Amino acid sequence: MTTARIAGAAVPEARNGSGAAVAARTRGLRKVYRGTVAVDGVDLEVPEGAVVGMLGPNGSGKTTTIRMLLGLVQPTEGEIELLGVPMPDAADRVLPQVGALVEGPGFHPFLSGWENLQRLAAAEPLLAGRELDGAVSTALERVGLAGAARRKYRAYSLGMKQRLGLASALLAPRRLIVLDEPTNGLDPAGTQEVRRIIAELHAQGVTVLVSSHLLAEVEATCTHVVVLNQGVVVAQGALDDLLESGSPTLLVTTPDGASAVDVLRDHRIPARLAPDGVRVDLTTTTPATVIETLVRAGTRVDEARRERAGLEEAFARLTHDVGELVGEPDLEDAEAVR
Ligand SMILES: Nc1ncnc2c1ncn2[C@@H]1O[C@H](COP(=O)(O)OP(=O)(O)OP(=O)(O)O)[C@@H](O)[C@H]1O
Repeated sequence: MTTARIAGAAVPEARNGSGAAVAARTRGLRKVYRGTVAVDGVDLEVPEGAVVGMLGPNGSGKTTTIRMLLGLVQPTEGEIELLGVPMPDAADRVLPQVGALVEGPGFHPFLSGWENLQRLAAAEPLLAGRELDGAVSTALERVGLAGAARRKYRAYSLGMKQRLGLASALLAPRRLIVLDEPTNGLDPAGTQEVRRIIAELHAQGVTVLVSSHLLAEVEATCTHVVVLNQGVVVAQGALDDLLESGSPTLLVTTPDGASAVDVLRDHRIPARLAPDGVRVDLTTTTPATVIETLVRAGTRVDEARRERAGLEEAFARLTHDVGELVGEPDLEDAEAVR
């Protein structure tokens, strides 16, 4: 184990089996609430420097997993390691380097946004007294709340409350930022800002774990994904690998889509008419065969473009029927969940 020194604090640097540094890891994490299994044997790995999107349908265990990682919920079983340190041991040493936005951050309704952040900043072990005002101003500016800093928290809209929560996560220098549904309640401009903040954090080398319902957001901002379904991890790894695991298609642009589909089906090539052309499943054929088949049959082909499956398709495939799963396949095994 090596030691990394960040923001003046010495913390160990964890590594996974392949030698890559890991910011957060769980083993066999399980949470049962009075008979409801919320999280069931989760082995999570958040690579250092990655932006990891945690996806899953409602009730799949995202919030419970995040809360357990942060020490806000006691696991029923399992182990957690944060920034190389087993939790809850040394939580005092590690948690100051972890910024979090979770539901109900507990702001005081009768204090202003500025005053609320001041109180939180004063409790940050990594901030010296003379740094507090600067840290509060910077955090408020970063989330676009500088203009409303003196207004009472209770007068904030849902989106402004969400922004203040994000500002509190950004108050001090962090190695890991954990955001549970950060775009909840935000308008499109706010969503864009969250995307920009995540990109900034990533550029600074900060690891980000973010849960979201917005697949397009995850596709645009994340380097890695974890997909949960019914408390179980059904896929995790690099976003590109997940997208590659879907069935590739060829989009053929032709003036006569209906007859192109007939020709391909006659040759046992799965194809369907789409608004932008004919979509051909390449699982059992190649682009060259598709084009040759169409041209030989006299069908004009204006353009043929290979497409990879989008995150929406991958998500639907992975969360479709977890009942068929045996164990927790990683991305290489993603076909097993089809
Ligand atoms: N405090 C609690 N007491 C009892 N059951 C709970 C509690 N918190 C969560 N659960 C249950 O655990 C399961 C997982 O919930 P969790 O909130 O972790 O899912 P989620 O993926 O974050 O959902 P969502 O996307 O809707 O926020 C659900 O069945 C939920 O009802």
